[in-house]
Amino acid sequence: MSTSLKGVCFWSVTKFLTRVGKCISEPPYALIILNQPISRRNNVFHTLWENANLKICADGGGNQLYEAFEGTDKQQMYIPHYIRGDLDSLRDDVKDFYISKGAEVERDPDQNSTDFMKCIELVRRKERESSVKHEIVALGTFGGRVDQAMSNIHYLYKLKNERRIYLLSDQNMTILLDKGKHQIHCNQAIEGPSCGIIPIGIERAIVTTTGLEWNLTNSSTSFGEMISTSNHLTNDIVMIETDSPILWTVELKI
Ligand SMILES: Nc1ncnc2c1ncn2[C@@H]1O[C@H](COP(=O)(O)OP(=O)(O)OP(=O)(O)O)[C@@H](O)[C@H]1O
Ligand SMILES: Cc1ncc(C[n+]2csc(CCO)c2C)c(N)n1
Repeated sequence: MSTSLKGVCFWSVTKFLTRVGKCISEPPYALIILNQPISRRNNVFHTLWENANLKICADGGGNQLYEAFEGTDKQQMYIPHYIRGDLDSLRDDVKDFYISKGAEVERDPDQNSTDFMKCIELVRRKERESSVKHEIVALGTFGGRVDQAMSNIHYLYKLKNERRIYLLSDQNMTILLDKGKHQIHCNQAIEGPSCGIIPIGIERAIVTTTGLEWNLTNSSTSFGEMISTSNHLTNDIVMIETDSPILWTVELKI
């Protein structure tokens, strides 16, 4: 599943933000827009949108897309392939607008899964039809509600053996690094300086890093003991070795 060579997993969290045109050497990705405001400052939205193979709004994410470009020509440009969820948040006028422009709106009333998960299930379904495997970039993953933010992180763990999921928020990209060795290519023009290694969802991790201002060397990290936040990138290549899954989160200058 991972891009790996000799047991090292290679990552670039900003590859989505810097792509020019279709990049056939990279796996295709599905863009899932969650129910959080799409920043007007976020000038990478167009790049993310243009290069996504599949564009899906999670329920109220449809309202966010609509409102972000309301009153502009761009509203007509950004029509998702699907809006999916229990549809308790999607406005009727927004639903009608996107249906009239060709989007498919799917209601799934299940109250044991979030709208984000319902969208991931849709990606799985589309893959069964096309046999194309997607990475997932989720937009609007942190902000406002802590339960929702934790739920979004939970899916990184739930799907860690299935596919790569990148959680993008206004000022951060967050990924899950599974146990093992990771080489993270950082583009310091748009990434950093702040970053963090968060041992969430596990008892503790033993971590060794290079490329950071405060490197860890066989350091034990756990909540209540030590977690590495407000760390800084010092190199375009960050190496992280961990014996348990951890979150890597890095600030974006976008
Ligand atoms: N404040 C938030 N922070 C992070 N993610 C969010 C937030 N609000 C919504 N989301 C994400 O957007 C998706 C769609 O949001 P929406 O509000 O439509 O969801 P929902 O599942 O109906 O939520 P709920 O019923 O808990 O209010 C959610 O599944 C979640 O992944
Ligand atoms: C143990 C447990 N906790 C919370 C919910 C509620 N819930 C989880 S996802 C979801 C859908 C949101 O659109 C709702 C209502 C549940 N079902 N089971």
